[in-house]
Amino acid sequence: MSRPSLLHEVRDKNTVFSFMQTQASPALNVDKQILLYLEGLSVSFDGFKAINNLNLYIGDGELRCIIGPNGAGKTTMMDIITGKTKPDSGSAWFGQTINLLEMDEPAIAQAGIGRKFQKPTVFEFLSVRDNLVLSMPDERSVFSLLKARISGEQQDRIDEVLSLIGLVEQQQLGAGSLSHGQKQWLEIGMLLMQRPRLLLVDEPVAGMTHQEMDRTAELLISLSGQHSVVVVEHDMDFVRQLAGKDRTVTVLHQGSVLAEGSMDQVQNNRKVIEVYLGE
Ligand SMILES: Nc1ncnc2c1ncn2[C@@H]1O[C@H](COP(=O)(O)OP(=O)(O)OP(=O)(O)O)[C@@H](O)[C@H]1O
Repeated sequence: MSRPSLLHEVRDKNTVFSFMQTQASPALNVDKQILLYLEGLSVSFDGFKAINNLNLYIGDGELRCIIGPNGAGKTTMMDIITGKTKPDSGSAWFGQTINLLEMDEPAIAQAGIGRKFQKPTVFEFLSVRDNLVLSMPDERSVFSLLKARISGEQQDRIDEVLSLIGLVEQQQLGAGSLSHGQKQWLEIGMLLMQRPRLLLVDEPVAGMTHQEMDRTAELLISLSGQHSVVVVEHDMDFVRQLAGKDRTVTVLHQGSVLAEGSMDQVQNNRKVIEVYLGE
């Protein structure tokens, strides 16, 4: 940057310095119907290959289940997609134009990748609705956001998300009073407020009742189409429910894809039975 323009920036108190602005990523391009490309990814921790030449493609609007034994690299893979961990080699693209490996975590979230961790982290002392208000894409502070007027369009989006996550009747309740399953749905709702194109969901049904599991499967299936959803899960009944007959299930083992196919195909795959299902 030339000196006069930097000086101009310094003089103007409202300026956000150009070197502090986040770089806008290019527009998402899914002309080839693929939303996520992971190719030849490897990462080692102290010489141990947690991810080893991993290739994975997620279709636009697809719901994909990822299974695999403990230590297979599922969390590390999510960490790479979201920018928490940088791989030693390989590439990770969001659509055809967005290179995830050149971006930091906030930029990746802003580009449209939302991640739901296993443990729900809702604001327990706020109402369900206010949790969604706070999750609107907005740079204002927590309290100014709660006091601010919310546009009709934003209200509509909150109502739409409340209905998707099945918490319309609970919207004025404190989030702390929700059941474990309801908290998980609220957190998914909080992610949806950002309108992510890709949702990464880590073990969503751990600790849920059967009824809550069924409802969660319905919710995640209803989100696919508009969003791509990648679910990492150990509970095979739940994976079977999500995958149905036609969706693809990916089995990770020692940092690479061991098998990929319908639930029936992977369940009957000899290598999968040996390393995972036969445990
Ligand atoms: N930051 C790290 N430093 C050192 N080793 C790590 C780190 N992160 C992961 N690992 C190791 O990499 C391997 C893959 O771990 P990862 O958590 O990705 O597996 P996972 O498939 O998610 O397992 P689980 O189903 O138990 O959650 C494990 O052996 C783990 O101990």
